[in-house]
Amino acid sequence: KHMRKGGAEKKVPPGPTKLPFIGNLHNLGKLPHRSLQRLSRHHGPLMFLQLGSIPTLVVSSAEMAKEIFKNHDPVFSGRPQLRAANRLGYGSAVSFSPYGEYWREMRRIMISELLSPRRVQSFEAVRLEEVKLLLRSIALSSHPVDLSEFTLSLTNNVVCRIALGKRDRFGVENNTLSEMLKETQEMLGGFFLVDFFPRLRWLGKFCAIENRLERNFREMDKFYEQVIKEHVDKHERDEAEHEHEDVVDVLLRVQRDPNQPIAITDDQIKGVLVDIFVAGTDTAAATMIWTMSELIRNPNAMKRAQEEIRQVLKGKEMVEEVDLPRLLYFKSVVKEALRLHPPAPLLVPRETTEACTIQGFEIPAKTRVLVNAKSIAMDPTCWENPNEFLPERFLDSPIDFRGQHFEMLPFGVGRRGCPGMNFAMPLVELVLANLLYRFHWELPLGLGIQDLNMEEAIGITMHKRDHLWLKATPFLQ
Ligand code: HEM
Repeated sequence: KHMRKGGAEKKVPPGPTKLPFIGNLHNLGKLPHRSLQRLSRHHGPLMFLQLGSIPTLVVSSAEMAKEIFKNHDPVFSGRPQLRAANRLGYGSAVSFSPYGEYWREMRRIMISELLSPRRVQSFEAVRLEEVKLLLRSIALSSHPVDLSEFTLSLTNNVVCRIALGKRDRFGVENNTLSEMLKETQEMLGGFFLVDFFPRLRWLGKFCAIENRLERNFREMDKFYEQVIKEHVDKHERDEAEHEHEDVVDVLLRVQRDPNQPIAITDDQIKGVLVDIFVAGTDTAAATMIWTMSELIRNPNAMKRAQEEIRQVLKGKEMVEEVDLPRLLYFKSVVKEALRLHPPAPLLVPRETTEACTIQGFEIPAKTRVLVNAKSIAMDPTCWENPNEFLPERFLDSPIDFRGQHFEMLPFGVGRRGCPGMNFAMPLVELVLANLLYRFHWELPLGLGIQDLNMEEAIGITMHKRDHLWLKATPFLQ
């Protein structure tokens, strides 16, 4: 546990015993955020592991997260270059880029051009239309509905329309975009030897998963090529309207603009599309499903949220975004679901850009850093009854999910924190508020609350493992 640096001996943080060669890889288990949460109870909120040959720091308390991100944010703002992320993101996705000039410029363009309040607002009609379609399909089904499927297809359609200008009814070689994206998500959560044993790069080439990765890359690339070509053609025919630009229109406009500090390539445009699809669809859908599941398990919270919405809406046909700020209890419900079920429980891996000392421990340069958002939000020193779903706790608390309060970090923190929060939340809240306003929800006949399985699925986004099937009965307005 001792490292030599500049002559002085400094300790790395404590951690479990390593095995030869694999280090602590065997400690990760099926759901790494769970295994790491258990381990950190023994070894503390600053824990050091070796995953394969990669030194890895795990941060598991609000206090440690604060110490690190208040005082050393730039040092902890690197991202490791992982195999699937690098390939599928063209080495150009903002989320996976190393800390540096390219990341800074692209993130700035993304925030000012794609995720600005004005732009988000301009897509309200798209969100509303898709929610209406969802409400209609639910109303038409007399059987229980697969809400997991419905919400995922809704977020896919919204993101598709905003990014590409059309709904998800297309793809390549008979695969729809959502099918291809499902494979992308699996690849990003998959195990690639080279990510843990960089020296065995040559061996990785023989792994079956490499073929799957290449296949998914080629399909997605064909798709992006097609999309870019359609947009270029549209521009040349002069049919692009500035008012209704989609993400690809905007990026092509920035690409043509000689005053931009960096010249954007087509691959970089594709990288940003990967960012938006990967970061923006599953996470939002997972938040909706965890919230509905918790409400089914907590009938009092369900009743209170529905009563509030009905009282505020006073018989309006549906909830619109202007109504959301008045739904205080409802907003606390969503916050509480994000606390207990952060859709990216280990955020997106970070990497230290240089060596640094935290609370007397030496953290070497190029250490991989996992921030356990799930442990942090269940830290008993910050939260009373941390395992219980209690939306009331937020009613008179300033704690929010925006990255300013270290007690919960579902969108991450600091300069690498999620830039899509204000894009995601209006959609998540609009969908949920309308589901609650328009329908009475219950488990399919014969099932009780104890039958609702809350287990988590494996993957980079923490979905509920079993789909949520619910019976919806329309309320008469
Ligand atoms: C409920 C929905 C969402 C959740 C819970 C979520 C969560 C996160 C988290 C935890 C991170 C890592 C932050 C860190 O390392 O500190 C992240 C990064 C990111 N998210 Fe989101 N996100 C959501 C929606 C979106 C949407 C809709 C977009 C874009 C349209 C988006 C774009 C990004 C990007 C580009 C990054 C990488 C930022 C960087 O590395 O500089 N996210 N998100």
